Amino acid sequence: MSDANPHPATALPDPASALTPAPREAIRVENVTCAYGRNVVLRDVSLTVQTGEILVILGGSGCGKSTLLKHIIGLETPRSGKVYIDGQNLTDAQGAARRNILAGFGVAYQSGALFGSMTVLQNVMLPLQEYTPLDAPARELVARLKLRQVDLEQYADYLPSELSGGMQKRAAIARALALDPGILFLDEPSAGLDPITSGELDALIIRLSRVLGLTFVVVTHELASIYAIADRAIMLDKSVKGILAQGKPADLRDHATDPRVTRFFNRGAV
Ligand SMILES: Nc1ncnc2c1ncn2[C@@H]1O[C@H](COP(=O)(O)OP(=O)(O)OP(=O)(O)O)[C@@H](O)[C@H]1O
Repeated sequence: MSDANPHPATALPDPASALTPAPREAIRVENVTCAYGRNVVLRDVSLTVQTGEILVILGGSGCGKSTLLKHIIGLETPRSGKVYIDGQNLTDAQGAARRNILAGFGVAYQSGALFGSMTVLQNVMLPLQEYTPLDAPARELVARLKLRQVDLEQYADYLPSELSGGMQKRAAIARALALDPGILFLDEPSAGLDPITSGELDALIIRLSRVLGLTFVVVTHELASIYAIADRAIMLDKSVKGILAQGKPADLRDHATDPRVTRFFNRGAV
């Protein structure tokens, strides 16, 4: 008698793969065209981001990095194409369904965009007030936890102007984390930071990704950050109005055939 498993489909799963959930698609951008009036900035762009991945979007000035980000997070509507967040169609969602999808991700903008008249703690409590039924003590508890995750618990009662640039970025990340999102979008997190502070921010991004399993989409052109944090990089280009190259930064540096790509990854010039 053969000892082959007669029901291969019901074979026990490999213990290792049973412990590690298969990656899912956190974001799907499907044939998205971005335009302002008659100015088409990006044409027919498609990409996916897996859960837990850190994706960096880079490219020269004016190539459409911020534009792509704004279209992915629903601040702008694609001229054509669709954006899916965690399998849900954000582009066509309305009302409560749209609100629900928006609550599934956090965004920290380049400037930090904290409210200057509110303390750091009050800033982090704001999304909880807007999106959850939690009462004030519960909101404060959650906000303090988020501040601890970015090592700012000692600074809860400070005003944003009393913090250094790097601390303001971390506070903005704490606020973006308030609703326990699965995805964080960061627009130029290292802008205006010195290399050491920028490195600390990279370490925080990596820690949040590994510890919380967060998915990150980061717009940056800081080469050191790209090498430090990116699982994958997507390079946009103005002349192709789309993606010029994508892959692991080291692979793009060593194996890209397009001189614009190798130039960027070797010297940081675009
Ligand atoms: N709100 C807007 N209205 C009209 N045109 C816009 C708007 N925002 C961006 N653009 C145009 O879209 C193009 C891409 O701009 P975008 O800011 O997305 O580029 P970027 O790659 O993020 O640039 P940078 O690195 O300089 O920030 C530019 O030509 C810009 O002038």
